[in-house]
Amino acid sequence: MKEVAILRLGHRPQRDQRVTTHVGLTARALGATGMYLSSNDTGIVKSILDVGERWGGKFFVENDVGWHSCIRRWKEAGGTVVHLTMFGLNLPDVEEEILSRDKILVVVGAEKVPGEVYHLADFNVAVSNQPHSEISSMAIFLDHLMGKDALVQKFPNAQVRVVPCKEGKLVEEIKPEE
Ligand SMILES: C[S@@+](CC[C@H](N)C(=O)[O-])C[C@H]1O[C@@H](n2cnc3c(N)ncnc32)[C@H](O)[C@@H]1O
Repeated sequence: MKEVAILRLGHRPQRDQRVTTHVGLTARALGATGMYLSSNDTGIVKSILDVGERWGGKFFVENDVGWHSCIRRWKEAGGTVVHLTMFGLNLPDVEEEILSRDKILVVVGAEKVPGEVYHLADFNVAVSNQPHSEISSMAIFLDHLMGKDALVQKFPNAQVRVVPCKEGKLVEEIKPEE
């Protein structure tokens, strides 16, 4: 699978807790390796890492990251930076080129994204040129990028797992030696 991480810009601890938590949880579920948070909110880090502890995998959350240096370091390491914005090129028009890249940093905003991000990004990509949200745009983008692999990935060292059911709910505990 591709190496994909998320850079979450502009998180406001008083307003965006739920949305940012869902950005992280969605990214984890759809195959990203981790999330860089460009604000200081240890509560977000804890709640996402708690999910990982119970449901497995190695998703990381880095708190209070400088977005500028995060983007610079990613590019220096040979990665591609994709900024999701309704003002960008529409996904169907650029996805073929992006799909050829193996290491991608997906940048999503909250309120207004600094203008410099548009220049630093390798691609400014719209998931339709209509306004919606960071969770929906990131989810659709990751689905296009990862395909079905993301939906059937393994989450090692989980304490619990869902047993898929046609009806009802079943969650089973996993013994450590399994
Ligand atoms: C509530 S929107 C903020 C929109 C704001 N007007 C702006 O200037 O970016 C929060 C984030 O959702 C994402 N987003 C919203 N609609 C999008 C779209 N159609 N395509 C891609 N990303 C989108 C962007 O990452 C954006 O920063």
